[in-house]
Amino acid sequence: MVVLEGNPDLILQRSTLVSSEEEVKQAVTRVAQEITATLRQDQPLVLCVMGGGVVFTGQLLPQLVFPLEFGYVQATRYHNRTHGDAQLVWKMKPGEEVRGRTVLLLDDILDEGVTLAEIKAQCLALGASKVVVAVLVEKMLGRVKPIRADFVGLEVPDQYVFGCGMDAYGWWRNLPAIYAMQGEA
Ligand SMILES: O=P(O)(O)OC[C@H]1O[C@H](OP(=O)(O)OP(=O)(O)O)[C@H](O)[C@@H]1O
Ligand SMILES: Nc1nc2[nH]cnc2c(=O)[nH]1
Repeated sequence: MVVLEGNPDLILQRSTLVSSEEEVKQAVTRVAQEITATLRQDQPLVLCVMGGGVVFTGQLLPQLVFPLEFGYVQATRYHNRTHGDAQLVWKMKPGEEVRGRTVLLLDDILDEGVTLAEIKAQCLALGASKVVVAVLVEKMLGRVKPIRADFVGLEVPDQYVFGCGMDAYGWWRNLPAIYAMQGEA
């Protein structure tokens, strides 16, 4: 078996394109328009879910044409691997600043939904008045998830995807398009 983990060039060679840079750009612009139409009066607190959410957030924020405040949370359960642990590990929890606010969570991917469900629950437990979720991609699993996204850029197949903030064994978050790793679901 070929070990891809420490070999970013081989990872890319053995992957297939899922969404081009142009498709990603168009999806982000559409999501920005949808969010603007929905939240323009809310003065939301926008929280990027680091680290995967960083590219989506960077592309989206300048296209949101209403007043907002910005911060971030950080939690991981995949640890640069292709399957997640049951338990989420927090690196930066939401704080008191969410109380009474409309919170907009921005993340790269809604897969099984464990991560965003827990972050949303934390925000609500801290007194957020509303929590709205936007993701660059949602993975089509064909089963019920513990959370639904309010805004979705693109749907991706049930394969391990990377690029646009999403990693492949820690590599390639910087790619402007989205790829699927061969042989990894
Ligand atoms: O819907 P789920 O199955 O819970 O998976 C989605 C989460 O997985 C990734 O985070 P990861 O744990 O890889 O941390 P990262 O943001 O540092 O990449 C991604 O950024 C999402 O937050
Ligand atoms: N990079 C990446 N992170 C994920 N987190 C949950 N699913 C995925 C995935 O398919 N790719």
